[in-house]
Amino acid sequence: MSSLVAMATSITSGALAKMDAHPILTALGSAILLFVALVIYIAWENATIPYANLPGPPTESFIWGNLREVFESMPSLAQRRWMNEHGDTVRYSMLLSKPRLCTRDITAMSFMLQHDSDFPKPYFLQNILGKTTAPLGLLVTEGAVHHRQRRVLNPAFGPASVKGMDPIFFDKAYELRDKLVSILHGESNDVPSPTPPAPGDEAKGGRKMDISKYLAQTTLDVIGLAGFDYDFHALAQTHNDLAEAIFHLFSEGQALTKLNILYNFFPWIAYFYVSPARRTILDATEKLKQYGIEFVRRKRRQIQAEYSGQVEKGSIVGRDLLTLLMKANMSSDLRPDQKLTDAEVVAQIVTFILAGNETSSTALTWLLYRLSQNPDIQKKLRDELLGVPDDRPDQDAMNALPYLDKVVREILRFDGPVPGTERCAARDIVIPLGQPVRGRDGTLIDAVTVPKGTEISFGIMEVNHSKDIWGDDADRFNPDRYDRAGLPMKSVPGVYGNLLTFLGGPHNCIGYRFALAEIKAVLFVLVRNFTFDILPSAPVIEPKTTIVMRPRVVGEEEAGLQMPLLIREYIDE
Ligand code: HEM
Repeated sequence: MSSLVAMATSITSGALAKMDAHPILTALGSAILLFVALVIYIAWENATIPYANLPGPPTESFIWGNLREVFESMPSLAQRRWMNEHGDTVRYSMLLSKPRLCTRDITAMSFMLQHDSDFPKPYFLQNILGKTTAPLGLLVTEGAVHHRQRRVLNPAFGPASVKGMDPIFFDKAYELRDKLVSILHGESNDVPSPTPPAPGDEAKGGRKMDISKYLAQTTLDVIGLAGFDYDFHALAQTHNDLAEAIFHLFSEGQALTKLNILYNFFPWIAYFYVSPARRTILDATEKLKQYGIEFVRRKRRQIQAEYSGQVEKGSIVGRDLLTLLMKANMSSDLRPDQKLTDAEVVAQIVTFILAGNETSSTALTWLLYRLSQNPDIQKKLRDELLGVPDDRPDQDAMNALPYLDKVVREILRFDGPVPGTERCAARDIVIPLGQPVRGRDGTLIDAVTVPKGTEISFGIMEVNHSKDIWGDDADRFNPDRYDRAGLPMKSVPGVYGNLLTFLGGPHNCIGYRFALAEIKAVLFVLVRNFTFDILPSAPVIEPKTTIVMRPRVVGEEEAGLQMPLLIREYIDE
């Protein structure tokens, strides 16, 4: 077919040339012909793909497919609408009407996660993640390289190593507490929110604060210390270059704009035009890379000094992720071809800073918002946490707190920071469906044949909000749902708590234990020391998808991503 189209185009352009047409007319004629040929080719491709019969919305526009609805909806809501209407696995159109599958079918997802070499990330996602983190980072690599990297990295994220990070989680959580207290007491010149409070917003000693900013500073400091034994001092400073670079990288840099989509489909555009948003990404990642190179140099010197006996064992080398990774990498158990190169180690540093900072702070941000909306849940949680005699309980003690566990689990279900991900068929393959769907011709489809190159969206948020799994109140924030017998009603192929939040399979989130411990420690300190309320002016908060799902205020889009809350010190009466 493609050769037929090419032949038709060349014959007609030849005819135009023979007619001795004006060069501009010739060019215009060729462009129109090319466009027509493209439309015919795409229509033919769409009609003949083996999953053409899958249900889904009609394509709205040849150029933008169904992307307008995706743009205009809140994260994953368009996909949710289509799946509610047509079934758990649907087909819709992307740029130039390119068909894409979208599924929340857990049998299909489980199959793809387990056969990860047949379903790598698609090129455009690798390109975004590679630009945002690093091409050699764990988030981007696949197959044997990914397997080798994961083998060296896994122990650093094991339970024992994460338990050793408690002091860091608590030190930073208390530093955050002190910073918020100093703002409340008027002892800080930090500007606590990007827009001023409305009249009546700061009642009874409370202040309007964009809590997402402070949580992002906290988690950046945590990953610096826990990851590389380096304090970024983001909390200590009113202005921090790195924190701001990362913040912009995730806001403007990754926003779902038409230009960003074009960049991802046609990366060569970057050779002709680098948009300000793209410049933000490149500058921020370069800055992170420079940090990474310096961390590796410093750590190597420390480890060599310790190994050569120049310093006492354990006196300067910490138990941070980088130390554990570099020591594992130096182990004589590994053959040279099993080790990570220096460039790969630097790539993991950049990856951890980005993957491990934004996600946890976003989960905490939504959590404080939901607690503000649900004062009874906040009070119940505070009562449980105030009942703990210790100011710094260890992870075993924290995990034994049932309500804390349910609240954290529920936020990771309800507002999971990563709403979805993407995979791509590496070969022609049949994906089984647990939940058959009715095809466009009325027949029942219980397996989908996809050709090599088919892109598939994973509805992480959709699975976490599925009524079939979580019951009829799946769209309500309700930590007590976990008391119900028989929940979840279906088992989910996720690595944690029957949720897809951290994904499953060989590419599951390596940092999920780290994230859980960090979230719990920060929450423990904040809820014992402050109350969180919705502002009396009741700004409307909406989720905005970048790579993670961050909040912004409707009508204050110019102010960027933010979560303004009314914060007061908690005084036990
Ligand atoms: C609430 C917090 C977090 C959430 C919701 C989250 C979610 C995820 C998800 C969904 C993936 C799979 C992406 C894909 O394959 O498409 C992932 C992978 C990953 N995460 Fe997390 N993450 C969190 C925290 C962290 C932390 C704290 C770290 C590191 C300190 C981290 C490091 C990574 C890395 C390196 C990968 C790539 C793993 C691989 O492909 O082998 N994440 N995360």
